Formats: sequence, structure tokens, C-alpha cells
Amino acid sequence: MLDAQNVSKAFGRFRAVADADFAVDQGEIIGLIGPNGAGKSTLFNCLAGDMVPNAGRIIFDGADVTRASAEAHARVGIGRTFQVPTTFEDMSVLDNVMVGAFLRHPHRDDAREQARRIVELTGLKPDQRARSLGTPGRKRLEIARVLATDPRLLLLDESLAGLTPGELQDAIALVRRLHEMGITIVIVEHIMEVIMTLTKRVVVFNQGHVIASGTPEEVVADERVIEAYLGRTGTPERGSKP
Ligand SMILES: Nc1ncnc2c1ncn2[C@@H]1O[C@H](COP(=O)(O)OP(=O)(O)OP(=O)(O)O)[C@@H](O)[C@H]1O
Repeated sequence: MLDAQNVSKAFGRFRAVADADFAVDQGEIIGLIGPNGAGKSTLFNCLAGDMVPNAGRIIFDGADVTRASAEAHARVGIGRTFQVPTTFEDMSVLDNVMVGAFLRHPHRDDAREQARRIVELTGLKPDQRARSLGTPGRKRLEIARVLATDPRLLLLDESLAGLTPGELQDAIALVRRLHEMGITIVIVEHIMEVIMTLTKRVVVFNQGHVIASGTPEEVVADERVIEAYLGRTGTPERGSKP
């Protein structure tokens, strides 16, 4: 479904993504993990059209989308959430979700209908003001806004971070439901419980490229992965969460 080949993205002379290969098959639910600063969000930015890579190619359903805009990516069916939710604070939940729904439903009534379906699916209250939402509500709204664009590939960037254990279980159930509905999913997440529970395949990123890939059990036992997280001295890197 998605095939990113030799993708690089540099900021000045620093290559945040460096010759990365990353492929996703239709129907998969993949975990993308790696230490802070490994380049996961930057890869998502490239895959979703929020940044144009300096080198490499990104193919989605056989079409080259490497240089396509974020809107064009959304149109072909690639949706992504942001770590910091992109919420319109003074608007209701329903209106926020409608913003996404307008992509495929130019008529207001159709967009509202689509938004209502998604708000119900995600367990939000349509009339609640976005400003009054707590962390779980904001995370859900961010997912809902993207779902309203009808993605076939959903890139979740730490969408389950900052939740209590109970909220986390609800969020895991929601992601599972979306997968069962036929959406292919890539999850960037530091919470290993999420990765171990939801995914069958995990790709490990470090210093801008893939260093390991396999089942969750395989990657957590992989020497290269342990070294990437702990460093050569065995001293945990500051901020490394898993
Ligand atoms: N717009 C930018 N300008 C300059 N440097 C950037 C920019 N975006 C990211 N970086 C740098 O690129 C590197 C990779 O960042 P990125 O956010 O992709 O990592 P990440 O794996 O998602 O990290 P985290 O798990 O902490 O979210 C970091 O060193 C970061 O400081």
C-alpha cells in the first residue's frame, strides 16, 4: 500500500530522516518506535505531505506522492494525527470534525452527517466546546478530525499519550475498532503496552532510519534496539520513555 524508499529529510545539515525505507501492507497495524528525536514524526511529516523529502520516493497505491501537498495526501487516503492536536478552540466538537469532513463532502449537510457519524464512533459529545476538553477528549478529537477525511491509511502520532490507565484501555479499543473497520494503521507510540497489545509488526527507528523490524517480542529482545534505547554505556538516555 505504502512504500517509502531511501527517504531523507534534513534541517540544515542535520538529517532527521536518513535514507529510510518504510513499507506498509494494506490491512496491517504497525508500531513505529524509537528513542526521542529518532525522526519518527519527521517521517510521518514526509509520508503525509506536511514536508517534502530532500531525497527518496514515496509511493502510495502505485502512485508517486513524494512531492504532493498535504491535501493531496488526504485525498488519496492518507490521514495523520499530530502530537499536539490541531483544534479550533472556540468551535464545538462537531464543527471541528466537520472541517475534516468537508474534504469529501463539499455540501454542509453531508459534511455534518459524516461528522456526526465520526463523533458518535469516537465517543465524543458533538456540542461540547473544544476549549473545555481534557487530554483524552483532545486526543480523540484529533483522531476524529482525521477519520472524517475517510483515510485508508491512518498515521497516529502519539495519539494515546497522556491518558490514565482506564482512558488508555478505551483508546486502545477505539484503535482496534478502526482497524477492524478496514483502516490500515501505523502507530508512533512510546507506551510499550499500546505497541505490544495492538500491533503484530514493529519497526524501530533510530537516527533517522530503520534499525530493526519484527514482532513486538522480537524487537524488544533485539540487541540493536536495546542499544539504541540505552546507549553503549547502558545509561538510560534522558527522556527515553520505554
Ligand atoms: N522543523 C524542524 N527544524 C529543525 N529540526 C527539527 C525540526 N523537526 C524536527 N527536528 C529535529 O529532528 C530530529 C527528529 O525529530 P522528530 O520529531 O522527527 O523525532 P521523533 O522520533 O518523532 O521524536 P519524539 O519521540 O521525541 O517525538 C530531532 O533532533 C528534532 O529536534
